[in-house]
Amino acid sequence: MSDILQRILAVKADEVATARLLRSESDLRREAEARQDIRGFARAIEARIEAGAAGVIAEVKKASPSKGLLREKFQPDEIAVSYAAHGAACLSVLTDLQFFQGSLDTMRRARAACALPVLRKDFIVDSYQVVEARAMGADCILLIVAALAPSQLRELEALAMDLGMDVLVEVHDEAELDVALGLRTGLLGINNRNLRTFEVSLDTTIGLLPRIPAGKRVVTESGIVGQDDVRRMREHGVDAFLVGEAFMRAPDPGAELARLFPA
Ligand SMILES: O=C(O)c1ccccc1NCC(=O)[C@H](O)[C@H](O)COP(=O)(O)O
Repeated sequence: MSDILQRILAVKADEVATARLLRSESDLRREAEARQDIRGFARAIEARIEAGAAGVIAEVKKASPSKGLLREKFQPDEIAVSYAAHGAACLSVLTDLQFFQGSLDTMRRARAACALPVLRKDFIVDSYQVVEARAMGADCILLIVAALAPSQLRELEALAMDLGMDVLVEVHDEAELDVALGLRTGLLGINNRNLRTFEVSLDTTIGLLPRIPAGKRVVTESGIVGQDDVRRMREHGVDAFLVGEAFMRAPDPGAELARLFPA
């Protein structure tokens, strides 16, 4: 496991312990189960692809460990509206505070401003965060294979699905892919960023493609910055993308989405 991931996961364990003192998981679960507003995340991606477009998960991310501050004027609601107007299938919202300057309120504001399904992008290590995600409106959660044991992955996936959410499982290499293929979710994220060196290579996605069975939707994550990257991925049959930095650095994030993914 990478150093940055270890540091983030240690913070997450502390955060969950503190959150449990403020509000019990059973209380949160009642709120999560009372919500009737789930938006189909995987379905929205498939709908865009069936229409001949790319399925773009557009990220709302103020800062990152690898790049620092990405966007000074950061208005999650305006960004969400712009993404929705320019053809995003879904949103991904960083809810981590310490490393990405995000929050659950950022997610709430982005979701309330549009009709797109939303991924809670965080480092999930505990059932508390899964229940919290749905209670705060998330339609999908991220599970990172490098962060969890296989039994935890199965338990957290089952909990998310019980609550009506989709699950994006994220891998970086063949060993992680083998674990991910044991899960039920059809959404398979391949992260092109090496968390040890922060180096990004689209060859990570391309190298794993021959090992992906039918029925899994590959989402290529990180390092998509130009039309050439999009073209290269689509030539390899990858139609779903998770993009953050390239959009966050643009004056109008949605207009940049439309430029990278012309209709
Ligand atoms: O973005 C980082 O620096 C980072 C560092 C450590 C763990 C995760 C990190 N990013 C999370 C992501 O997966 C990306 O935000 C997402 O794939 C979008 O990537 P990009 O288009 O390169 O911003």
